[in-house]
Amino acid sequence: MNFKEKIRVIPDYPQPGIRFKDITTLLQDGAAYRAAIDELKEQLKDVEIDVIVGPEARGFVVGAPLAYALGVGFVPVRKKGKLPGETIEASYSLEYGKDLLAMHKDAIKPGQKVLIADDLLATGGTISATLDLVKQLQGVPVAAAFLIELNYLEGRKKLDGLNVVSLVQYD
Ligand SMILES: O=P(O)(O)OC[C@H]1O[C@H](OP(=O)(O)OP(=O)(O)O)[C@H](O)[C@@H]1O
Ligand SMILES: Nc1ncnc2[nH]cnc12
Repeated sequence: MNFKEKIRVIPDYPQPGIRFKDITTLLQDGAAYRAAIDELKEQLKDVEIDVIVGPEARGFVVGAPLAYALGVGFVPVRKKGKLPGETIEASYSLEYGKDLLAMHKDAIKPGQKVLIADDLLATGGTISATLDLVKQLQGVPVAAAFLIELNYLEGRKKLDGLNVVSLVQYD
């Protein structure tokens, strides 16, 4: 399946100069959505995974169905103030903003093998903060999976050699 043709690119959103990669056009196509999750599963078939961690909001749309397909748990990472239990936090900046991410303190057990999933890797700020949260709880990051990678922002370089899988790349 050609996933790139299912993704709509919107110029100058949310700020002038940003070419926004809109995955809603892929998600609304049931066959494409299923094929994308199946393809990530296939590309990760040799990776041992205990749990998937995904950042709000678009990370849920990739991480949760992948967790279901692999039969592993899903841990949500949320923007500060949204989780009801005791949390740990990490700060991050992204292509167009800055914020704090949080995860429940008891969400990962030390030594668990963690896959991080999100819709898109841009500067790598969100995933670096997510990795920081995983490491604070002594989880072991084994790979990161994305629908989209923006090569020109070099987010992969921030992930120090972590196994990165992405379905569609933009140069
Ligand atoms: O690699 P980065 O530079 O960190 O950028 C990528 C992140 O930015 C977007 O999320 P956003 O913070 O816009 O939130 P949303 O998922 O709630 O829309 C996207 O879903 C990734 O999580
Ligand atoms: N260019 C982009 N398109 C969609 N989501 C993004 N998140 C960060 N940069 C983005």
